[in-house]
Amino acid sequence: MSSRPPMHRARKRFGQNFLRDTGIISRIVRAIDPRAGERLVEIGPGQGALTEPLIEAAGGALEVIELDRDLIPGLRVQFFQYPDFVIHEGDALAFDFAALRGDGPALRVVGNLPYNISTPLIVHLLEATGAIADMHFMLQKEVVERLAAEPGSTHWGRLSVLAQYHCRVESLFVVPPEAFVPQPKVESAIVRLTPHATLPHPAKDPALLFDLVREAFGQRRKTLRNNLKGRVSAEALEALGIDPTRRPQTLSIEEFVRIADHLAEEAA
Ligand SMILES: C[S@@+](CC[C@H](N)C(=O)[O-])C[C@H]1O[C@@H](n2cnc3c(N)ncnc32)[C@H](O)[C@@H]1O
Repeated sequence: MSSRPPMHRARKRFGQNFLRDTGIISRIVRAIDPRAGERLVEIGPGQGALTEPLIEAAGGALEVIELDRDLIPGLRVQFFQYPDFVIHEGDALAFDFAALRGDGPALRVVGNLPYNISTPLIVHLLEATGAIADMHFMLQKEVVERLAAEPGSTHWGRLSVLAQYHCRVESLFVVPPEAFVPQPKVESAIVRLTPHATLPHPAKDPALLFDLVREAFGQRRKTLRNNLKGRVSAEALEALGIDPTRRPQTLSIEEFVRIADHLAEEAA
């Protein structure tokens, strides 16, 4: 058994809502299903609520990334008996996941993420999907809905396109505020993101695609023709088989890629 960490006052600026519900913790660990020999990385271990069952299931090997330096001594004490427990003290937003993988097996990344930085952190991780086998995160339920949305739904937007371009996204289950101390104001949910082995709709120029998607969703109430004015003409959209009077949230990833590939060909 590990020792208890010292008392710590939760810090809002680090998005600290610590998991306390042991039933929810077990459910998350079962969903992740860690195995010995895997390369498991936890973002934001905090006071070790997930760390402890994860490290046991993973056969003692776990790497964690924690920004709050006041939590580091507690983690060192709590997990001192595991020689393969590694603490990276720093900001996950600036962390080089591809370098961490190196030549080893792809990383399994998990975490009850700080909600104040969850979207930029996911975008950062999506840029490193080549190094990642899968990701399991606790997020605000609303962010999970955006990640897992389908075209045509109210939640379908830039984050959905970005995530689903790179990954299969599964919304697993909802977690109520009572599972945490302090309690967040909103419901949370667990999501699994599994990078595609082969991209279903590879774009000729992915940077151009994501620029185009950002512009297309500039104003959700406006039509594609209006949002993409100056970028692609209504005639070109029609020639690509896409009605320029459609709203951006009705377009599938394949349709966004069709427009982006047309622009890439024009620019070549
Ligand atoms: C929501 S708490 C989760 C803590 C713990 N895993 C749990 O479930 O109880 C988020 C954790 O991420 C840490 N954190 C916040 N910003 C971070 C960042 N940019 N990089 C790494 N860790 C961060 C916080 O200090 C905190 O430990």
